[in-house]
Amino acid sequence: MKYQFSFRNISQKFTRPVITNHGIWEIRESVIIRLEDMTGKVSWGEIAPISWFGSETLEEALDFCHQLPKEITSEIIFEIIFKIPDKLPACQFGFESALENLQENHESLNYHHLNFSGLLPAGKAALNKWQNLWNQGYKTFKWKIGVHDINAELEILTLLIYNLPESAKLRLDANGGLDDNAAKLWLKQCDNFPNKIDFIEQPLPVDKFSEMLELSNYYNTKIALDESVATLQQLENCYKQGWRSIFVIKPGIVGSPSRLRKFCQQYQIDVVFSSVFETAIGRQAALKLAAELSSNNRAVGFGINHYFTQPQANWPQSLWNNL
Ligand SMILES: O=C(O)CCC(=O)c1ccccc1C(=O)O
Ligand SMILES: [Mg+2]
Repeated sequence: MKYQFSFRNISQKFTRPVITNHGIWEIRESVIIRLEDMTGKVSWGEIAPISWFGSETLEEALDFCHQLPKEITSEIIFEIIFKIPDKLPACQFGFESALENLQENHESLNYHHLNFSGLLPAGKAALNKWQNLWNQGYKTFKWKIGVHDINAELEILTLLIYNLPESAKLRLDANGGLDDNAAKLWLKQCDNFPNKIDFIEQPLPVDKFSEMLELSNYYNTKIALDESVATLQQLENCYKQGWRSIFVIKPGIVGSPSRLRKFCQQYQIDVVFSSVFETAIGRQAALKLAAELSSNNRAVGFGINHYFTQPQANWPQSLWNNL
C-alpha cells in the first residue's frame, strides 16, 4: 500500500469566543491531513492540539508533518506513524484515525443514539443562553466556573438551578482554576442539589491529584478529571493511583485511538467524551470512539453552539484546490 500525503494548517474563528479560567480563546487552529490511496480514494484526518491542556503545540504538530515524505509506504506507516511518540498525542490521533477511515466503510458509523451536552457561556450570560439550547434538545449543560468572583458565580449557580427545567442536568467545569477552599465551597453547594449536578470537572490544577481524590471521597457530588487525564499516559496513571470517579476523554488530544480502545475495554472506567473544538473531520473520528466506548449513557461534550461559521462548499477538498 502507498498513500499520497499532504497537509494544511487551517484557522477558524469561533462564532463566539470561548472563555475559561485560562483566558479568552477566539481562533481555533488545526492541521488537516489528507491521504490518497492508489485507487484515488481520499481520507482526511485532523490534528487539533491544545498545548495549554497538555498536548503538543501546533508548531510541533506541523514540524512532525513537515518531516514526513509526500509518499507514505506501509513501511513508513509501521515504522513512523504507528510509533509517533507520546509527546505528540494529537498527531497520533490525527494520523491513526485518517488511516482507519481508509480501511472501513462509513455506513457502519452511527452515533445518533448519543446524548449531547451543550456548552453555556461563562458568567451570568449562561442565564439567558440555556433556554435556546434546551429548545434545540439539549438536556445536559456545561458551565465554566472559576472565571469570575466565586460569590458572584455561586449566586448565578443558584439562579441557574432554579431556572433550569426539572429534568435538566448541569456540569461545572473549573479548568483546574480553583484552590482548595473554593473547591470545597463549590462541592458543598453542589451537594445541596444532588439531582441537578452531573459533576464538577477538574476543580484543582493537575498537580493536585491526591487532593482531588480526597475531595471525591468526601463529597457526594462527583468529580471528573479532565486536564489531569489529557493524554493516555496520564489516564493510565490516574487509574493506577486509584481514581474511580469520572474521566473526561478528549479523543482529539488523548493519543492513539487503538490504545484508547484497549484501555477502555480492559478497565470499565466511567467516561465522558468531549470535543477539543475540532472541525467536522476530527469530530467524526472522535464521535465514532465516543459511540463505541461511552459508559453510563453519559452525554458527550460535543455541543455545536461554539462551532464555526459554515465551511465553504466542497470543504475540505476546496482547501487543497485553492492552493
Ligand atoms: O466538554 C465539553 O462539554 C465541551 C468541550 C470543552 O469544554 C473543552 C473544549 C476544548 C478545550 C477544553 C475543554 C474543557 O472541557 O475544558
Ligand atoms: Mg474541562
